[in-house]
Amino acid sequence: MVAPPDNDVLWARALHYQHPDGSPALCGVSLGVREGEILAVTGPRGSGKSTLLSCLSGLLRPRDGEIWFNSVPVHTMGPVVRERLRRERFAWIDPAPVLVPELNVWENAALPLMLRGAGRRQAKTVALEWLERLDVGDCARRHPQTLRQAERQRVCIARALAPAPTVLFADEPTAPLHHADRGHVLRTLTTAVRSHGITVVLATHDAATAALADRTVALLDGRCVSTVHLPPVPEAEGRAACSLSV
Ligand SMILES: Nc1ncnc2c1ncn2[C@@H]1O[C@H](COP(=O)(O)OP(=O)(O)OP(=O)(O)O)[C@@H](O)[C@H]1O
Repeated sequence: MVAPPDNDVLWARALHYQHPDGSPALCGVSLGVREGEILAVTGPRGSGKSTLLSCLSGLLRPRDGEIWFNSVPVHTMGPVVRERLRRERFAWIDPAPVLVPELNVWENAALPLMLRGAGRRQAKTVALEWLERLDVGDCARRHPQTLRQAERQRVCIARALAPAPTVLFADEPTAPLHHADRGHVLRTLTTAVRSHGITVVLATHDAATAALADRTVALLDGRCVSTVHLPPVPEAEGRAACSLSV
């Protein structure tokens, strides 16, 4: 095994993953994610973005290859240790909002904090702060089924940010939002992660979303294709990049 570079929070080498029905999803993907950066994983539908995030976060175990988190091998961990890693150090935003229907909004947002051992009062205070930032503070006592889809997604984003994870995996996080809402939610998300030093791996096929990232890795048919960086655009919050297949 080759040790990963010191400044990479996440480092993957030669990842191969095949779905149980035999569909190939990753065919030798290697990448590094530096501390505090927002890395966009782009590519057309079916290119392997979600599968890559699932492998990097320990949700799926690759058939071959290595994944290291802060110089600790994830690919050799058993399911219980990977589960603990995901709960304590990672957060995840899905393209569709999934909340616990029995809990109200602030309880949903506070849940990961309480699972990490925070007291109910402290977790509630932090959750309410994040709900306010995401403009759903006034929904705190309602139940998810009474919210609009876009509001539920904002709650999911607050829930992911509240525990200040080391790495946030965001799979098309603004997919259920109207175009007008997307810019605001993405700016809130990027401002929050930058101010808290949270590393983000963001799957998207939207060029405007990818432009908020520091760096872009493009996938095609489960393989990385080369990435060309553009010079920084002053008015953009991140640095744009475009990708060329070679
Ligand atoms: N549960 C599954 N079972 C079988 N094949 C799957 C499954 N999930 C994804 N695949 C296949 O694996 C490949 C990669 O899919 P993946 O969802 O990772 O791509 P993606 O780039 O995230 O696509 P999208 O943007 O549509 O989410 C595709 O060929 C897809 O059809």
